[in-house]
Amino acid sequence: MTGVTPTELAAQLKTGLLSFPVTHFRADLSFDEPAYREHLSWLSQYDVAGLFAAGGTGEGFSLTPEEIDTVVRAAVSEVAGRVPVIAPATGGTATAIAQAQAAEAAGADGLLLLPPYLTEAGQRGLVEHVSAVCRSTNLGVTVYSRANAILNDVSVAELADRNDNLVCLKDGVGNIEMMTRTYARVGDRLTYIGGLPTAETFALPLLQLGVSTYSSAIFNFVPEFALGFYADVLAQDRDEVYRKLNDFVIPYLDIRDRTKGYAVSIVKAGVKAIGRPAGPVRPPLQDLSEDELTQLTALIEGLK
Ligand SMILES: O=C([O-])C(=O)C[C@H](O)[C@@H](O)C(=O)[O-]
Repeated sequence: MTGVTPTELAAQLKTGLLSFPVTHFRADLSFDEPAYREHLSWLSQYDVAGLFAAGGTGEGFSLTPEEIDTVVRAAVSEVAGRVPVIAPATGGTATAIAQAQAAEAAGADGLLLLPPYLTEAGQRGLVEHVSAVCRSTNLGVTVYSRANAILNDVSVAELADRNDNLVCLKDGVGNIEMMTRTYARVGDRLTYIGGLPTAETFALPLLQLGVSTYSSAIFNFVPEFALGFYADVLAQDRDEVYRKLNDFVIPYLDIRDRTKGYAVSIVKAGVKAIGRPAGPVRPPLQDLSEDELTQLTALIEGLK
């Protein structure tokens, strides 16, 4: 989408489900751009509000800055303006700023600021880090509160005051008190995105806390189910949501929770299960075992 303003981006992202595509690798773990583009082309028949390239599910943490640039450019070209493309930025402040500037040059419509690497940090330092990245770009920024970069309500409010282009908070924590405090303090100044692993699990309760959309990793391989689930959440159809949680999401979590990092690996297994393989995950992640893949395939078959 050419020339979308941060405010327009925030308004657009809350109109639907958010796609976080996997990143395709060949057997030698190099980026497989034709397969990635084919996946985006297949997903484009489904209605989503935005596409986050090389996010967590897209193994952005395992890509070099040059690879991220290639993935983002491929997404911008393949999506061709149908929905906004959001590019990732991570690492230390200087690295994240370089990625923000590369994202803008690549034609991305927004930025997903992921937690910096390794070190823990206090609220003051996090506010300065996020503000420095926001200042470095004209793009609308979504800050991902998770892991070593969890923002409290006071910090979110300060960030929103200081940075006009900070337009979305993606929550990867699921702390009810903190979300309540944040929405009470900041209200609709920001768009709130649910970003916990397998975000469907939390979608209905988070809706009450102001979180009107979420990033769906399972959209990669069961797009119709993911969109139907989202519609049930918006309609607050509790019976349907719990039926689908019991039939698919909770058994899926049982496989996902067997090994750390499977929240991403299981998505690559899912696309393999439906005959649209995206290749292996890169270390430090590991792929599901054959047995786990068989169980996942049976679960997906059960949706037909
Ligand atoms: O950056 C990412 O890919 C995430 O962590 C979001 C995921 O899509 C998560 O919400 C999920 O697993 O549904």
